[in-house]
Amino acid sequence: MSDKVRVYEIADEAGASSNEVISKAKDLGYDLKSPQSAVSYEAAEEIANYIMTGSSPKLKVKTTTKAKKAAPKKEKKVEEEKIEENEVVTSVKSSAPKKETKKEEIAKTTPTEEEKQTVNTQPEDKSNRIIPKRRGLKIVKKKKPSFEDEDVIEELNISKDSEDAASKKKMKSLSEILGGSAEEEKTVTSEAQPSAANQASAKSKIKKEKKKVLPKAHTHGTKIEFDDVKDFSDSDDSLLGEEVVLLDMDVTDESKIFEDQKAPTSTIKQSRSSKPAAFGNRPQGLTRKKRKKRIKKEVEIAEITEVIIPEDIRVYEFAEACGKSPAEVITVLFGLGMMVTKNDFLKQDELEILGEEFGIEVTVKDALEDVNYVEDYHEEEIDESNFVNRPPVVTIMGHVDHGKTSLLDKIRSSKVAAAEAGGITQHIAAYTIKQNGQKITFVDTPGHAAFSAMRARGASVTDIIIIVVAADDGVKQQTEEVISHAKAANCPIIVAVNKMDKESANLDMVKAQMAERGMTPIDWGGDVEFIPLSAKTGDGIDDLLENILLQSEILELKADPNAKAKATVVEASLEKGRGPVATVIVQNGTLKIGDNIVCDTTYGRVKAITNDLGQQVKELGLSETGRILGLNEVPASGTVMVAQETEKEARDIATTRAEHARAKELSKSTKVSLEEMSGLIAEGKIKQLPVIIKTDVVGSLEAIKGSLEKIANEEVKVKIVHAAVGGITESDLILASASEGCIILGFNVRPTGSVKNKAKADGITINTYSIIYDLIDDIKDALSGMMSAIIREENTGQAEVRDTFVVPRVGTVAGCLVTDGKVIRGGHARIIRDGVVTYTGKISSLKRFKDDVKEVSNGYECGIMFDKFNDIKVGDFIETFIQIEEKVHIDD
Ligand SMILES: Nc1nc2c(ncn2[C@@H]2O[C@H](COP(=O)(O)OP(=O)(O)OP(=O)(O)O)[C@@H](O)[C@H]2O)c(=O)[nH]1
Repeated sequence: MSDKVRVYEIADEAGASSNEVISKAKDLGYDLKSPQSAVSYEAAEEIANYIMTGSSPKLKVKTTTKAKKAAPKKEKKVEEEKIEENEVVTSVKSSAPKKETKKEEIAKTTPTEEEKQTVNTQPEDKSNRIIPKRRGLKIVKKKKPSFEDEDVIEELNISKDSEDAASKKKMKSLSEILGGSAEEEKTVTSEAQPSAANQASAKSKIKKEKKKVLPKAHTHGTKIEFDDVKDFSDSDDSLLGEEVVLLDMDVTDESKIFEDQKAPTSTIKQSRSSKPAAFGNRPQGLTRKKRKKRIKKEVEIAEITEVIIPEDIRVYEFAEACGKSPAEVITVLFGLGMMVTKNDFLKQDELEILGEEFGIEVTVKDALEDVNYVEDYHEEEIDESNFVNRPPVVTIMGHVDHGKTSLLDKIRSSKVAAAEAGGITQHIAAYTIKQNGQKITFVDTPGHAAFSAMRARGASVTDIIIIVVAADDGVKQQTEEVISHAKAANCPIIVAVNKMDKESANLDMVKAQMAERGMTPIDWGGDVEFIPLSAKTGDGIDDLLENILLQSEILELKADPNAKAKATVVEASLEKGRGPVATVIVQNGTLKIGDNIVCDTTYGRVKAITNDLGQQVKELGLSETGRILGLNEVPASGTVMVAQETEKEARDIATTRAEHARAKELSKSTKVSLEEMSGLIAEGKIKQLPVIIKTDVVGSLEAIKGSLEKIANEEVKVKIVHAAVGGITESDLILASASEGCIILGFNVRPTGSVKNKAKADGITINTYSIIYDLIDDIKDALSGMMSAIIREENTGQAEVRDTFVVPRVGTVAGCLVTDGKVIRGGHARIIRDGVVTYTGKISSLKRFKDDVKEVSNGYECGIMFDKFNDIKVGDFIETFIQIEEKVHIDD
């Protein structure tokens, strides 16, 4: 360890050049030759201070103290240095480079009031004249007591004022003065204790003096003074027991000081990397760690340029995949008016937006890929060598009352032998007939909307579409809709012009109207077959069937009867004692009893099959229809049923799909748009009518659900608590009672005796219907009742205040003349002053002369008093009005 400070170090500390230091040192009487020349610590301090402040107490006192100068007692190791008389030789540590701003700060800093005071309160100690206070240098490390040091200290004391001479005898080593513990050192530094009787030696005073005059301009300098002693002791090169010269500089620089003690040549960088913890430099360590983390994260973000995600992905899952936080994802969507929570599923458009926003290429992978049993079926089962012709599947659509049902019934009754048709009067969703030995399957869809809904689910069960148009009525609104749906289905269309038996029948009119809509008859040069017929008489029906077979030939409908079965559900219901029953049309293969089947979210084993004639059969062939028993739940119409190798396979697919569907449904119910949200907020809360819907068949359930959802407006809406196929059960009642004001709507289902009684006892309303429109109308009425009535104001008349009279203990009476309409009592009234409404309240008294009256007509005078209001002035107008409540009804 060096006891000297070199010129370049002083230069560094003082922010000057080495030459400047040499020249300034010369002024002070130090003869320094090169930047490598060294001086004692005290001298260094003096020089630095002189450079920074431009003055030196030494220069001022030089003449007075000259006589007292003691000759240097001992030369130190460095020969070239000429130690000045009153220098204390201490170990001086190298100074770290200062920043420019810091230098300026130091240069500008003047001693604080406290410092000045401290100096003044030590009049007996003139050490500050000898050892000028030096900004930026603090002695915080104790030097090990040594003989050499004692000598030096003694020398110092000798050289000091004669006033100190008395205390000279008491002087001990520097370490003794400062005490052995860091705690004592701390006390010395933090608070001057000049009166410390026990150790009030001159040496301690000198030491204290030095401490006191230290500038406190920099918090860094003070912060680490002794709090860090513990850390030092923990470090390898514990500095306890040694004298430390701590430069007043920032934390980084401190580390250098101590590092330099160990390895004087090491750089700041080295010291940081080699021993950051030795100086308790935790903040630095943390910063670096943080920085490291950030860099790591940035790298990760930079790496994610594309993600492959499942189709149904929740916000937090997407965020995770993209290396973002859910909040970031939510914020982006929120900014675009989409309100999502972190558990919501993201829609396709939302994913696109997010991908663009984050600069990530988002590839959507089908989440149901592994359980896409329909696709798997098509990939595996196609074996064209087994293909045979299959019967066509025909759907009949048309405007209401144009004879759709009549036609279906007529075809069925005329083509199915009465003996065979056990339950022919029974409604059946699909049936197969034979025409000239060839089979044709007809499907009865609840309407064209249901037909499209089925298609939307991927069920393209229909091969040919028949549009029924009544010859006497022509093309109607629903006919037009049917044309659109039929065209969208991209199937051949045959127009059945019905009711040709009627006198008013006009085939050409129908043809013309249809041609106008792009359905040009073949005999008119188009490509659409028009078959005139009568569902009543049966005329033309054979023509229609022949035509269907012709079309079917053109279509070359083929399938493999030996393949695993694939069928489409056209109708499904829950039947008492039988469980879920699904009416299906076989599209490929043969569906047999015992087949393990999966049907979207439902699965099971075929227990029994009933054909369209109500007969028990063992299997259903190509394009045949029948009712299947054995599914665990009621499937939705339009879903595809596929036979699987094992029951487990079927179950696994169905349960996975069911879980997925449930999660998606949940997500949907929690998702609201921003507009909806703000609407809800503005309104306080939307009024809801909770309902439970129970129907006989899936088709009507969907139709009712769809209709009810549509009749919502900004104030009221239907909340479907539960909707299912099947009778009204006790569990429905429990569900209804859990939701306030919930009503149960039954369509073609009725509660049994016990359920009815329980509902009555529990006060739960059960409404049953057999006509959908009645149900919808009832709900509309119920919702209308929930809507707030509109309050309309109707002015009755105005009166001008001509005079006012103050009646003690009663109030102000306005003497008025009715100028318009009639002024009434009991309604509301407003006072209009200079055209502005100043008060609205109630009239407490209306008098004509002395009589109380109910109303006063135009042109008459009257006295008006307001209820608890007296600020009426001449010239005011009093207007009376009534409020009329008007009920609101939901429009169709
Ligand atoms: N004269 C005559 N009447 C017919 C014919 N076809 C149907 N009708 C009558 O027209 C009315 C409506 O027949 P539906 O078969 O119920 O008509 P739809 O299109 O099925 O009606 P929705 O089921 O309500 O859509 C019934 O009164 C039938 O008797 C026909 O060819 N000639």
